Amino acid sequence: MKVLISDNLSPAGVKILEAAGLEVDSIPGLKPEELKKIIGNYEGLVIRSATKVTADLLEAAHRLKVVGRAGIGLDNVDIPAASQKGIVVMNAPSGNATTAAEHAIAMMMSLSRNIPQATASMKAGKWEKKSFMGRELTGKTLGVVGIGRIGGIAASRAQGLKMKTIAYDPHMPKEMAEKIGVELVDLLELANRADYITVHVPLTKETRNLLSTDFFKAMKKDAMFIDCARGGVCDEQALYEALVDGEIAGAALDVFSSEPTTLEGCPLLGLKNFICTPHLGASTSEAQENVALIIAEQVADYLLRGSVTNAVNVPSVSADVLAQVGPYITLGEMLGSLHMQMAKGGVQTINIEYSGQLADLNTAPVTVAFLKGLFTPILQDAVNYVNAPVIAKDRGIRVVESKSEKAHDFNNVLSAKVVTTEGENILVGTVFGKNEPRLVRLNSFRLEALPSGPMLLVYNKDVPGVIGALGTTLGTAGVNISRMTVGREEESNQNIIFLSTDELISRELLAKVRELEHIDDAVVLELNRF
Ligand SMILES: NC(=O)c1ccc[n+]([C@@H]2O[C@H](COP(=O)([O-])OP(=O)(O)OC[C@H]3O[C@@H](n4cnc5c(N)ncnc54)[C@H](O)[C@@H]3O)[C@@H](O)[C@H]2O)c1
Ligand SMILES: O=C(O)CC[C@@H](O)C(=O)O
Repeated sequence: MKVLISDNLSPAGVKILEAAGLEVDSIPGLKPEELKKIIGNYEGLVIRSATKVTADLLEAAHRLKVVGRAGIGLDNVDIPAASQKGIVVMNAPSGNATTAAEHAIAMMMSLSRNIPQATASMKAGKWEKKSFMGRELTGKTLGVVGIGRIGGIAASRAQGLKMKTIAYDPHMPKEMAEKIGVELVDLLELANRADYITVHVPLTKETRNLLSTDFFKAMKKDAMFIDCARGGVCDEQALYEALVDGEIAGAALDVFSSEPTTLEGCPLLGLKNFICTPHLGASTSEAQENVALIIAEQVADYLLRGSVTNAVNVPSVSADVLAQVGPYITLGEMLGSLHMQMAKGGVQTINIEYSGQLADLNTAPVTVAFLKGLFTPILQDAVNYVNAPVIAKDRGIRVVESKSEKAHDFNNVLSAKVVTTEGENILVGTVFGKNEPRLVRLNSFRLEALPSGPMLLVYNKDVPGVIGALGTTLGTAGVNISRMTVGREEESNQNIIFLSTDELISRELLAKVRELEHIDDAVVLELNRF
């Protein structure tokens, strides 16, 4: 079998693939049309971030069985298109965490002591001792936005430098943060208190432009901002204005909303108090060797033995089990994702009950799929069908499964009660026919909905005119509604409405919907398409 490596991969990975008996071609830097011409010859494709695995490329990939990403980010892979063609997509989410955290610390030190600016000045023949007065890190406060794997390592390194550490991460339980010596605070408090702020969240619909004008205005005037996570999390225009207006003292970015970028595309590059690197967060020989080894072993294992590790689109179960519980895996993932997008607070306990015919099946993969669905909206590519239970455990989440033969109104029922720091949420689903997942109960609302694609969930009073007002508001903004399901709670005169929309509703439009009469709340959802 043949594997194509189309980006720069550490030679350690090539050796593993060859030693496993695979034929390897390493051709980094191919143009999309060149890649399309040859992709049909390969069973495996190993990439980093440069190769774009589009639906168009996959059309020509007749023999392709697996795409392996050496690293975390899968923004360059069309995962639904790969799933449709039965191509497994896998990544290596933990291999470069230490290196990425060290990069954030390097940025913090460089900013503090003006190292890039002083280097440039000396190379230009100057000796400007007075211009580059720095400041110590000892005793200062580092604010970490997103205290996951990389944020946690960055915090521990900062503690080693005698800094205080605080963090904002609404999905991380307080006790977990306290265990690593980090105080959890809200975003505005973090902005108010921190002398340095480092960002380690993935790009999601919640984190896009999370750090914008209000945040920078709330920062101390002598504070510095560092983002080595994902382009788009920080609003670059707002950061530019904050640096020019003196709202903050300095900033460092490793990641940009459009990459590669230049001064023309990103005016930040022209500012003296701004330093940057071209997405080098994972670029150490150690991290590249780590991710290359991990992905090479995973790809070889799958091609030669059929075993799946760290796959984001295929559960790690045998074909027999998959044939039996496949539709429930889809249902479980859908319910998990729905919970995380609609409920507030850190998850503490999950009780999953399987009833009816479902109780006789091997439901362990369905629970894993629920957890993967739960974490994907907040962790994106860092969660997969293998590590989802480990992430739950690491976050102190109790997962309890139970089975019961009686399923009342349906042949099979998956019922999940999720307890969070702010309340609880009950989601009940079933599968109609062979493969038609449905949400049939959401807390006290009974309904029959297919949560799929971009959606709007509305909580409203059950009075005339609400649906008309909603339709007009969305229609005026050019948003088409393709499907609508209403759930009713008669005693309280409350409704919920699930609207499927052709595109994801913007924050501005969501705000307008929330202001409509008789609407109590509204939430934008983004689910896998079924
Ligand atoms: N610059 C680079 O080269 C480079 C290298 C590796 C990773 N990364 C990126 O770094 C980011 C973090 O990676 P990781 O491995 O630490 O991920 P992780 O999944 O371990 O941690 C992410 C954390 O962000 C938190 N989070 C999610 N939504 C949030 C929100 N709205 N507000 C606050 N916190 C939120 C999660 O709860 C989680 O704790 C990812 O985007 C990853 O792709 C960049
Ligand atoms: O340089 C790379 O491979 C990107 C690193 C990082 O952003 C990742 O997604 O793992």
